[in-house]
Amino acid sequence: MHHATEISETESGLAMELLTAAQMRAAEEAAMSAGKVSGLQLMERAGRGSVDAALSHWPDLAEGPHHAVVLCGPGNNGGDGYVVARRLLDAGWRVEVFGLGDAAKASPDARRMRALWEAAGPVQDLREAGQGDRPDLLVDALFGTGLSRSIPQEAVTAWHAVRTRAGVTGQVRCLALDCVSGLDCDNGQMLVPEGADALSADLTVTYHAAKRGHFLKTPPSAALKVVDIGLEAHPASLTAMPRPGYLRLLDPGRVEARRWLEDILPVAPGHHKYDRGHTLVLGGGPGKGGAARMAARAALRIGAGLVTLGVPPAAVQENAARLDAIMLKPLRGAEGLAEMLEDGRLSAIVLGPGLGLGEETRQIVRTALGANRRSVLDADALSSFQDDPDALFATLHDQAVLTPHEGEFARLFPDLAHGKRDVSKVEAAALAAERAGATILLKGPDTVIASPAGAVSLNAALYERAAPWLGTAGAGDVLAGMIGGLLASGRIAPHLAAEAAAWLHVEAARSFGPGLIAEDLPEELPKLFREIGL
Ligand SMILES: NC(=O)C1=CN([C@@H]2O[C@H](COP(=O)(O)OP(=O)(O)OC[C@H]3O[C@@H](n4cnc5c(N)ncnc54)[C@H](O)[C@@H]3O)[C@@H](O)[C@H]2O)[C@@H](O)CC1
Ligand SMILES: Nc1ncnc2c1ncn2[C@@H]1O[C@H](COP(=O)(O)OP(=O)(O)O)[C@@H](O)[C@H]1O
Ligand SMILES: [K+]
Repeated sequence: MHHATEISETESGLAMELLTAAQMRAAEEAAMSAGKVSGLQLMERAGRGSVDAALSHWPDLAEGPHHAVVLCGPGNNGGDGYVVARRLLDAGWRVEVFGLGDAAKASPDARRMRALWEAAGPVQDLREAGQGDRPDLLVDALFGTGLSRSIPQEAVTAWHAVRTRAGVTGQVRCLALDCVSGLDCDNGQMLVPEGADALSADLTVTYHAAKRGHFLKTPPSAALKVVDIGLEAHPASLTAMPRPGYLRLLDPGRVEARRWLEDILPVAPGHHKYDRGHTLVLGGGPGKGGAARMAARAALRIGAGLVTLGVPPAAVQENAARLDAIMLKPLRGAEGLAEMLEDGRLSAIVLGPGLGLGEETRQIVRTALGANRRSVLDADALSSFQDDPDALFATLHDQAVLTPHEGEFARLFPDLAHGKRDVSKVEAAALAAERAGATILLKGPDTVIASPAGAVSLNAALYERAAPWLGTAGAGDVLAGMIGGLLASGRIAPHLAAEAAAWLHVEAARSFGPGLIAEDLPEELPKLFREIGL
């Protein structure tokens, strides 16, 4: 049985891996060379699965025969398109097919699928695609994972011409096979001719596993479904580190999330507060304490047994007026921190939010890292090293997590920064983690977590998990606190703590909904935990 799976509904208890185009080809080739399946069978399953997924996504299209236009490219993606065309015709639809490129150069599988279609209907010239009345469904089978450069202008023109065909039937639903044509499946860039409007889709149906490009940058498709075509999967538990070389997508269903978090969260019968750990959050001077207070609150809510806020003596009074369960200590610079860290029960440190830029912060960071504590470095703790990132890297260790947004990342890793790199965000974070010798969590709707040993994960607030209201002042401070709260128990690797915190951060935002401000995030956690069944 091959059926469409809406990935947000995964309840298999397993983490999903996002593939590169090369990894997808390798999975296909492994199955074919083992004699388990032929390329033609895979293409038939892909086409059939696409039709089933589209009709379940748009139930009104399943109610009766409609009208489709299918645009087929020169490769195997086009081959999938011919299968879709044939199956819709079998279901009684009116189907027009337009082809791009030299049919004789197509793969044997794609040629065979084209021939099967041609037994029933013609393949028309792509330049004619604008003629005719408006279809209910436009199928983009122009280019898939084999795209190596910008798609041709004639493909762009034809797609837009079909979308804007005259007619009274209303909306044209756009279905992309495997990916929106032009999408670089490895890095999420849209490769279209200069000045051309990129293609888009209402639904993308992809095969076997989602590809990296589906989740990086702003997706050109509103929805994504993954169809099983019978290739071997590599299930892995979220409580183990991700496989090096693969990109783990954090998207467990509710059942799996409960099992995962039961192992990750530091709460168990018989534990007392010191088993859960003690997180120290460092705060700034008078009037600068909000960010650290929110981080401290988040650390406590996510499960640290104790949280202490350390602030300069001048800021004690105002913080005392704002704190209850969180303890407060005056802290005199790096020397004061060193004294405080003589207490071995302080098991994790969060530093950066509201801390201030400059030499004093650099000294505090060096002291914290030198004391070999699990540490989260955010905001000013990162930006203070912008003139000499190597000085920071020299003191970092594998128990540290850095949580830069794109701007802070650019200050520490200018050569890997957005816009200056032809590497993807995934590669940039992985290279940065290797250079820093610490875990890097690079923020955004597509948050990438990378660790020095090669583990890379993606927490995507995209598609059904979109939470644009999370981009609000202080949300990052809360995330740093959440990671620091999870690190305190010492039970899990920094990478796994960063994963769980990032996932919960987005789930808390989704649970709260629009109108969210940063203070709401920690307060939403108890409700979220209850909903997950913890
Ligand atoms: N890998 C797999 O396991 C499976 C792949 N299938 C389909 O096969 C697709 C990949 O097929 P292909 O590797 O043939 O690649 P595509 O069909 O994505 O396109 C590659 C073809 O277009 C040409 N081309 C690439 N960039 C171009 C450009 N900018 N302008 C003009 N021509 C260009 C290439 O020379 C090649 O002929 C997948 O996306 C998927 O739709 C499915 O049939 C099912 C299984
Ligand atoms: N459009 C978005 N969708 C989902 N999450 C977002 C979006 N924009 C920002 N975020 C998240 O919000 C947080 C913002 O953090 P940051 O940039 O450090 O802000 P601040 O310094 O104000 O706390 C990050 O966790 C980031 O991933
Ligand atoms: K496509």
